[in-house]
Amino acid sequence: MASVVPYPAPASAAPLLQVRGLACRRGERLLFAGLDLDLGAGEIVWLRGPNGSGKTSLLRILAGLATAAEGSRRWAGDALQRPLYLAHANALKDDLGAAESLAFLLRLAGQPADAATCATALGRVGLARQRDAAVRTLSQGQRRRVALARLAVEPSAPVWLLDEPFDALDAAGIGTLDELLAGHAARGGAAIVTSHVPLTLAAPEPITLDLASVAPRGRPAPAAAAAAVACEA
Ligand SMILES: Nc1ncnc2c1ncn2[C@@H]1O[C@H](COP(=O)(O)OP(=O)(O)OP(=O)(O)O)[C@@H](O)[C@H]1O
Repeated sequence: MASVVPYPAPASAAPLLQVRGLACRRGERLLFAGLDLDLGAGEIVWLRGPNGSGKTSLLRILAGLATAAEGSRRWAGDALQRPLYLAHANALKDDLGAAESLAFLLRLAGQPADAATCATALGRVGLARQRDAAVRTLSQGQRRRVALARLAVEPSAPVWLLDEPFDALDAAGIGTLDELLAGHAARGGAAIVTSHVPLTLAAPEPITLDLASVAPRGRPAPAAAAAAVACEA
């Protein structure tokens, strides 16, 4: 594994992410409510739950891309420490080459995007030979690897929010992603990872968060007018 550069430690002993009383409503349906979570440095959370239970919705709320019905989330550190969110869709441009498409994603996220960085990151996910190949010519697993190459670029965010990142990966790809997660945790980072199968990561041992356990029972959905979430840096 490459040299380990630690993330800046939060000023206090506060967790990297603190969630309190979070609720999510989609249309008339309350998906979950009363969700509390403390995500500490070095922790990897396996976010599980049945189809439609709200895993993607939760990650989008945490990433600031959707609004919670109730509750609060607080990040340690300043605004520059916002999470790295990898959506289930790869968001690659079919007509661009793999390296160009990765550079586009990195630029959007404010990460380094020069040619050498992209080449190194693609090599890390086993795509050194495909770096100039048009995205449309890549297999699903190779496209997934291009998107995941963002995780091999430093500096990165201390918290990763990964929506079904193992989809379409073969055993070698799963091993590489496990290594990236383990390295991230070893640097003091943390991640929330959705998956329909248990994570294979051996260390650190993933913490399971089952959305079925925070499904609302007999609670009415919060009114639309109450749709507000307190977000503190
Ligand atoms: N834009 C939307 N408008 C209305 N309802 C939506 C929208 N997006 C998702 N939903 C609903 O919210 C619920 C939760 O969806 P979400 O994608 O968060 O679940 P999930 O746990 O990630 O599911 P899966 O395991 O299938 O990926 C689903 O019932 C879905 O139909």
